[in-house]
Amino acid sequence: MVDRMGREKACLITGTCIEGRPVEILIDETGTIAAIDEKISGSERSNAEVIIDGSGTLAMHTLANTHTHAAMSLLRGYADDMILQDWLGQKIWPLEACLTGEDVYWGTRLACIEMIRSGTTAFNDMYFFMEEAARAVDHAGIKAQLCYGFIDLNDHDKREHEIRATEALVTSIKGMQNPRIKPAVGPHAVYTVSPEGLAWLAAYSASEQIGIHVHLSETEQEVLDAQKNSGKRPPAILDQAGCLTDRTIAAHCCWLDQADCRLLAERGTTVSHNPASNMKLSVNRAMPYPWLVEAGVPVTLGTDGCASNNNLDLFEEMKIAALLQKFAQNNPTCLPAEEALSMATVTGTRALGFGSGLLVVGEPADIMLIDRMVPCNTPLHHQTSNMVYACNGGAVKTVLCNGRVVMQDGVIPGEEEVLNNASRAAADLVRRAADQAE
Ligand SMILES: C[C@H]1O[C@@H](n2cnc3c(N)ncnc32)[C@H](O)[C@@H]1O
Ligand SMILES: [Zn+2]
Repeated sequence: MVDRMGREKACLITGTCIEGRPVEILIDETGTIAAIDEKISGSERSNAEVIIDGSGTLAMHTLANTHTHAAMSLLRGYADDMILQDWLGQKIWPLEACLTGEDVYWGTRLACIEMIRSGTTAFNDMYFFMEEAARAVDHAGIKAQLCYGFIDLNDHDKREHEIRATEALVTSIKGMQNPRIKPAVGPHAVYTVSPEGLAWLAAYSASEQIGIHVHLSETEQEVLDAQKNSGKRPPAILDQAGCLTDRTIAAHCCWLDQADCRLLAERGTTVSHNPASNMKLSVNRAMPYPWLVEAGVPVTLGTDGCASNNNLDLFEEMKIAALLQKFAQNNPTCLPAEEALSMATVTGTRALGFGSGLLVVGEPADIMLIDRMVPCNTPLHHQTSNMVYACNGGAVKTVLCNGRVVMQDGVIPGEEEVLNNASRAAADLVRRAADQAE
């Protein structure tokens, strides 16, 4: 199947700026950056059928969100101010038991709009009815690695069901042949997936050569329970099953010790730091960023779902990550702005396999144009500082994904329809769950 959008047109961005240098950016019809120059030559610019006026903007590579549950946008504000186990067990899982594929479609469309508005064009998603999420990402025009959240609770029949659901999603996404959408497997966590389930997921992901997306060592309880039940810490449980690989992205990782960090480094596993969710759910320990860096683990950024954040703005997440780490380490030099920005661009984009995360010739044109003429960019002593500490996603004006414009001057086509349908789906979902509870 051809990408729904069909053939793209060559495109020229004029009047923008990269790191203080006035530039024009030429994008070819495959969506690749063909040239970046102060002035693109006449013969080259005549190829461009679409001209985007970037005057008054700063051009940057877009951001990558390496851990979320996109359709949980429908649960935004549904259950706040609770501890993780109660939040999941009493509020989130009962509501999710009433989810439909249509809910996931509109919830994921809503999440994509929120991500595009705040400069994110690639994300790593774990949820249910993921064929519908894939359709939503296809329609939104951005990129994602999608997995089914595998939860077998040590039950043989549940495991068989989860295996079939995982295989069905992978087959369906492969059948779409859309280079913007990749399948992965999604063991929810060591406390929800049996060793047999983990081993099956490891073997299947190796044979399909696809990613593994997992929650890891989020709470102290998770570590204590793992040690009590199996005598092992959560990373060792994943490793024994074969789930720690260089295709693995492990979210949270708050309660890792130094040996855990070295194990992740040896296996080439990437970590997704989710500081807003961790603080909101009070997991009571900041991810040990200095140990991970020292061990050589790639660290990226994720928002987690909208029920624990409660938005998908990675600009905010960069700031929260930098602030949390400084505070936790009692060291203002920890996680400087440049590192926060690289986590959200270079390291995150690479971990998802969508390019180098750099705005350079030969790379996919995943570009955001940020408003220069706004208070958060005035003055602009150090652009990276403004991006991480002063701006939020509201400063993003225009977004391109693979050279295709997905938002121009703050306008996303079809947004109103998505907001209306998502509002309706969220209200219906809560009503169904209330009926069920009676
Ligand atoms: C894929 C599954 O993960 C759940 N989920 C959402 N946020 C978290 C979190 N912070 N920790 C563990 N599980 C979570 C979703 O609610 C869904 O049940
Ligand atoms: Zn999560």
